[in-house]
Amino acid sequence: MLRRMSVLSAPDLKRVPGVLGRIVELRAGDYVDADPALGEARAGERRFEAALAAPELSLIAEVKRASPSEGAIAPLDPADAARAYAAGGAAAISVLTEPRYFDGNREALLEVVAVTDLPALRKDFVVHPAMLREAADWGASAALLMVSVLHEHTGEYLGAAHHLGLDALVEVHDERELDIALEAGARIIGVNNRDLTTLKIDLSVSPRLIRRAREAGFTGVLVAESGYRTPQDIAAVRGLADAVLVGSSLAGSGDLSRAARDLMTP
Ligand SMILES: O=P(O)(O)OC[C@@H](O)[C@@H](O)c1c[nH]c2ccccc12
Repeated sequence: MLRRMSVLSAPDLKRVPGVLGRIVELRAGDYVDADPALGEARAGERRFEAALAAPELSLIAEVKRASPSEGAIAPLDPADAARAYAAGGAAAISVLTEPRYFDGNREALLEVVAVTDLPALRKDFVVHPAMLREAADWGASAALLMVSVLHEHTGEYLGAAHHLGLDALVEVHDERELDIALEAGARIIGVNNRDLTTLKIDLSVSPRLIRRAREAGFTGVLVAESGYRTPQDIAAVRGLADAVLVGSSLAGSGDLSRAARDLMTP
């Protein structure tokens, strides 16, 4: 089925505050002339979802060279980083493709997909359907969808991701966003401990929202995201989350494989 999609309008994007708003505005500018047609439906393998469904806590390790909160983190080679994360026991690899604040790009994702069999997540600020089509074309198994950016359009973007055979990590940071993700029919929900408008980390956010999602009857995959530096930090979501998403503390460690293993060892 050939499907076209609506593009987020300027008023939608204006509702995003702080640094996040600035990034989203720049990303929308990059894709303003892109074709919103999704094209033919593709069969999804749900590899990302399956990789996180193991009974033990899974690690999604992130290729992250820079961020707005930390500036330059490490000049990682994406292929080397992905190989090291795989050797360190990661279940999936997250790759930043946002160029200005995260020093990411398309090549980083392509290289990761080329060197490892682990499913890859395109980590970017999705504001246009063409970004999802790219994610699928570049070999990603999943894309990030942020409720703080997509608001009531979350369900439509989720449908577009599934149409393209992609899994979607639907990211939330508070109760209201969680309710939107649940309502939209998300199968994988990520709880970000970082408030992207202030960039502050609060590790109590994930346990709180993960419990709430389970109480609401959510049976899908739950991911705790951001700010995890020690095995003690991880202990707070063991038995609650299905996976943790970790970037900076691994990327800046110097020995990515060992850091991944050490972090996940109780
Ligand atoms: O580097 P950290 O604190 O381990 O966080 C990783 C990941 O959760 C973070 O990069 C992230 C979570 N949600 C995002 C949305 C956009 C960009 C980045 C992110």
